[in-house]
Amino acid sequence: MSSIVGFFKRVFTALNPPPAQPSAESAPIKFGILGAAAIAPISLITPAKNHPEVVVYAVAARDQNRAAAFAKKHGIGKVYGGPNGYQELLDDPEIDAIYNPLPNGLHYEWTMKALAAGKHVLLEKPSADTAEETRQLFDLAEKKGLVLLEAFHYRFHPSIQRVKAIITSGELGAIKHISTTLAVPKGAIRSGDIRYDYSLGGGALMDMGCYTLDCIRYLSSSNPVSVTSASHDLYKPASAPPSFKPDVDRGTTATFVLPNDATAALKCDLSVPYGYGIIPSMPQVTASIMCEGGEISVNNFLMPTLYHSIKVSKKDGQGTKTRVEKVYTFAEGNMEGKGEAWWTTYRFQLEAFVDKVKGRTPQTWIDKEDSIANMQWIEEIYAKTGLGSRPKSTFVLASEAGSDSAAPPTSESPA
Ligand SMILES: NC(=O)C1=CN([C@@H]2O[C@H](COP(=O)(O)OP(=O)(O)OC[C@H]3O[C@@H](n4cnc5c(N)ncnc54)[C@H](OP(=O)(O)O)[C@@H]3O)[C@@H](O)[C@H]2O)C=CC1
Ligand SMILES: O=C1OC[C@@H](O)[C@H](O)[C@H]1O
Repeated sequence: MSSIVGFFKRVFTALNPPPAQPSAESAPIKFGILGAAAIAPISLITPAKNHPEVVVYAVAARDQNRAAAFAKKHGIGKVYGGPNGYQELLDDPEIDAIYNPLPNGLHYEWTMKALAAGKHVLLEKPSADTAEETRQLFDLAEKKGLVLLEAFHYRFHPSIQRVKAIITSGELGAIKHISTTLAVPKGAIRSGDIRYDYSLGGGALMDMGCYTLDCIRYLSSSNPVSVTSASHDLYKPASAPPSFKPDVDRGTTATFVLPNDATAALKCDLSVPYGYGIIPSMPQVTASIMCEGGEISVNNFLMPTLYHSIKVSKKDGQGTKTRVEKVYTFAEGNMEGKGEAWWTTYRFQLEAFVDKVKGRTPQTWIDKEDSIANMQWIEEIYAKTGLGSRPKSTFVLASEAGSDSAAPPTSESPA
């Protein structure tokens, strides 16, 4: 019973966090959001209400009315709209940091522009379409002394850090195999979504697979040695015309060799078909770590504030002993760090981002080489499946080319 009450309390407070009093000692970091994206309220706007050093100051959308409606709904004071709205927001001298939740294929262009405008950037995952672009982003951030963070929010939560701590403690011995899955049933993602658009950096591996890969790399504290196999199912909408040419993965699986003869496997799917054509599957958000002396099964590593479980099965002389841990705060996991049980992964992430911008040491961080490596291995998997990397951006930053340039904007993309 207490766990049901705890669930409702956590979810209610996460959605309605106690408003923070603005800090008297530290000026707020003023954020501007590029695009009226679906994820922005949960990932930034709500967590920001509870952070004493954050103000969501402005939003830009390609359409003025859409931008205004989003700003009104979320109490954002400043609105930029129309074909130049994104750039006008970047040019606003009041803004310190940009949240970039644009489609993956636009991450590179608009993060380069944001950094060029002197703003720190909280960048949605995956960083870009290619590892080379990711390197360029972090190089520019470094050159300009700005903070750039790829928003792998789950890594900031104490639950996944506790899993890693169990592994690195050696309690279960060396890792033998890690397997991660992130899959949602058909219908969870509507047709026409950016995730199904190759030109916008779509695909299951880019969207959900980037987490499953990142989780393998994070928990093993290593990069794969090689991709041993990879396969995909192509996305095809139910109403596709005969001329439709599938070009994005609806689902991808891959296996790897890790250092020290360990192995790994990932599975991601944006639209798991119904069983027997009628039974929707449950969302799968799991990680399992098999070690020499036992196993850890993690349920819901991605949104652990809702609920999660960390089942640890340890072999001993008599058999196997099992315990289940739930770790909503760092204190519960015997770790150091700020936060409340209702803090979402995004609230923990925002704490770290602000600490970094303010020159403090964040509880955890994801650095340049980490983000580049994740993108590199996404490309390796795509190469193995035969689909190939998502298209490299055509944008070139002014300082490299004389003036900012890109392919001519379409009616659908901002100028
Ligand atoms: N951290 C997390 O938990 C999550 C992260 N994400 C990531 O966030 C990003 C956005 O995802 P999500 O919020 O679901 O996506 P949405 O489609 O809701 O938002 C994307 C935004 O991009 C803008 N945009 C600019 N150009 C285009 C274009 N040509 N086509 C479509 N949209 C365009 C739109 O802004 P405008 O308002 O100007 O029209 C739109 O609001 C992705 O990178 C995704 O991987 C997504 C979900 C969860
Ligand atoms: O980042 C994300 O997290 C949750 C998923 O359902 C979503 O597709 C993805 O973009």
